[in-house]
Order: sequence, then structure tokens, then C-alpha cells
Amino acid sequence: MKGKLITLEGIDGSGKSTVAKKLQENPEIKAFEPVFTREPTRGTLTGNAVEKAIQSDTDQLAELFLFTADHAEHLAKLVKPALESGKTVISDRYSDSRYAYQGITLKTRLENSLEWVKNLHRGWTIVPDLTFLFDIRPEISVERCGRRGEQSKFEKIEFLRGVRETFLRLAAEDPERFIVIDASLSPESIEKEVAEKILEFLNRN
Ligand SMILES: Nc1ncnc2c1ncn2[C@@H]1O[C@H](COP(=O)(O)OP(=O)(O)OP(=O)(O)O)[C@@H](O)[C@H]1O
Ligand SMILES: Cc1cn([C@H]2C[C@H](O)[C@@H](COP(=O)(O)O)O2)c(=O)[nH]c1=O
Repeated sequence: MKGKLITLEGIDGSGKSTVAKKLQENPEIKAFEPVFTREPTRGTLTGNAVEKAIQSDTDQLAELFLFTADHAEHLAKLVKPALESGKTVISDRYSDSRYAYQGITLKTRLENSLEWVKNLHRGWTIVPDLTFLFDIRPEISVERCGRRGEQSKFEKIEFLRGVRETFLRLAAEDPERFIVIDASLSPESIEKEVAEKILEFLNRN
């Protein structure tokens, strides 16, 4: 694998997509010609299935497998080929979203659900080289989501508290890969910090 994989993670409304959009317009980042992508994927068979699952009362285990199928498709069709051809890939959500969200949705059904979901990915996923965790209190992010207009079934403060804690745990377990960002700051200062750290990383590697 020659290219570098960078991921943006965090709870709903933490500002990942806003920053991803700004990064796409940043001339210094553009110079590296990164491939911008996201999970769930858009416009694919698996992405469409995930979208329907999110909008309905789908069984949580079935949902895990749909998200994971979408990840497999994303890897095979976009991420792996791009990395193999030496490109930088920047993904808005990736496997850590599954660990954090499905780790919580399945916590009463599976013993050690977080490890279970992580194990499901072992041997075939590609671990990111750098992950930004957009950390924010769910009270703030849910309010932002409300202002955005749409509401997904995951946008509940209590649920997102657990997801946030899981993300922070993942970051604490892998400090070499994760950079935790204070996502309550302004979009401009977050974009500046993320862009600087990406450029530092890409120039170093
Ligand atoms: N730093 C910020 N300060 C205040 N508002 C913000 C900030 N970043 C984003 N927003 C606003 O919050 C809302 C959610 O932002 P955004 O869609 O970027 O979040 P997200 O992390 O991609 O969410 P999701 O994962 O749920 O799609 C949007 O209305 C956006 O304009
Ligand atoms: C990849 C992934 C996502 N989710 C959740 C997180 C969000 O609530 C929705 C959709 O994501 P978006 O960024 O708001 O479009 O799905 C999840 O539970 N598990 C995953 O693996």
C-alpha cells in the first residue's frame, strides 16, 4: 500500500463534513490530489441499503452487517485501488464509526460488543494511517443537527454520549493514529488545525 489513508470521525453533527468540504477547497491540500470519499457510500447498492436501514427500524445486527458490507465495497472499489496507485485518501467516516456506533447499538446483545465489531473487520480492512476525532458534547452536536433540518435515529443525546465515550476510548488506545480535535470551536479554526496536521503528516511520510 503506497498511498496514505486519513479518516475523519466523530458523533453526528460534530462538523466532519463541513471540514471535509473546506479541505477540498484548500490549495495546499489540493496539491496532493487527494481522493475525498465517505462512509456510508453514496449511490451504491450497499450505500442505498444502509440509507434505508438508517431510516427504518432495522435490526441492529442486520444494520452492522449492512454497514460492514458497505465498507467492504468501499474498500474494494475505491479505497484499495486509490492507495495502491499511491493516492492519498481522505474519508468522512470509516471503520471507527462502526466500532463506536454499533459497539453501542449492540452492547446489550453481544458480550464485549466493541471487540466483537472490531474482530469482524480483522484480516481484511485497511487501518487508517491518521484519524481525526472531532470531539464534541452531544448536547451541542444534536442542537446543530436540529438546525441542519434532518434528524436521523442516531441523533439522540444519551446514545451519542456512549458513542462519544467509545470514540475517546479508541483514541486513547491508539494515540499514534488519532488526533483529537475540539469540535466546539469555529469551523475556520478547526479547518486550519486539521489542514496543518494533514500537511505536516503528508510532508513527513
Ligand atoms: N464548528 C462549527 N461550529 C458551528 N456549527 C458548525 C460547525 N461545524 C459544522 N457546523 C454546522 O453543524 C451542522 C452539522 O455539521 P456537519 O454536517 O459538518 O457535521 P457532520 O459531523 O458531518 O454530521 P453527520 O455525521 O451527522 O453528517 C451543519 O449545519 C453545520 O453547518
Ligand atoms: C459509517 C457508519 C455510520 N453510522 C451512522 C452515523 C450517522 O448517524 C449515520 C450516517 O452517517 P452520516 O455521516 O450522518 O451520513 O450512520 C453508523 O452507525 N455506523 C457506521 O459504520
